[in-house]
Amino acid sequence: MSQILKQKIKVALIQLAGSSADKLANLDRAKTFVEKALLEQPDTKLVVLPECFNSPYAVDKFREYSEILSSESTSVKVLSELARRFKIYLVGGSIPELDPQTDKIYNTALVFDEAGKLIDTHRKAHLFDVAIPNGITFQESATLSGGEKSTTVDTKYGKIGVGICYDMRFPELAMISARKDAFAMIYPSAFNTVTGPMHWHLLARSRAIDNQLYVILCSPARNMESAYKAYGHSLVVNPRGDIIAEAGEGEEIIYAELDPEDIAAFREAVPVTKQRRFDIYSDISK
Ligand SMILES: O=C(O)CCC(=O)C(=O)O
Repeated sequence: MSQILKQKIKVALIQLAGSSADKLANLDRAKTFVEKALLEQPDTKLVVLPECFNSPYAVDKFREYSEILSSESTSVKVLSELARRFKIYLVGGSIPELDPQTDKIYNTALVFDEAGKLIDTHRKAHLFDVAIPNGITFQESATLSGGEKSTTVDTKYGKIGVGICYDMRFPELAMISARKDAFAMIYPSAFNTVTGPMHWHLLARSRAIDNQLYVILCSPARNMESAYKAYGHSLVVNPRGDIIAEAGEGEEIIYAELDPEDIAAFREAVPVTKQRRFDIYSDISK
């Protein structure tokens, strides 16, 4: 069996305290916590930050906090330096991105390699536009545009699929990455205290068992003073659908080991990856 994950690797998920209005302070906090993770568990190879970790998660703030991505942009510089310094792959959460060609704003995840190179970006494809009676109303599409691609990134350990938060509700992105042999789907996220209890664990476990790969959700810590109350509960689910690491609601770092044997063993035991009937699924790709 081909090994889609080439060796065991340790991941760290940084459940950072809710992003303040001070972008540089948020970046500094992210830096402190990445340093802490590598000090606590120096064999960590992959680090994940939450959605919109350096700006308020607010529709009317995305433009103000947005950056044009380049090697000189503030967040890229800080994240790239961290990845290079600790020789880690860093899924640097997401930040509001301004595309200077189109003047559109995106919610964009940044992926750095161990040399600090920005190797890929994922622009949130499905925008969080919901109106739940007596619950939560949010309309990202008021100021954001949706990305144009699914994202599967090559690393020296194998491939990872990347989505952002609401993207996890759409099984297609995970399925596309899984079919390209990704060993994990990684979603920087920020569910809330309404939809978190309803669906957070269920969605993570569903994407994991649909595709028999690891699913990694990294949330900000909950801040009841903030207008947007993040759910917390960052987690890692294994290919069998078991939660192997989970944070509480406060600021913390959680770690998990991803093991190629776990992927292989479960795929062998329940061989859905070999039993797909693509001959009868053509309808849904129309
Ligand atoms: O899908 C949900 O319930 C939450 C999604 C969300 O908070 C987001 O996309 O930022």
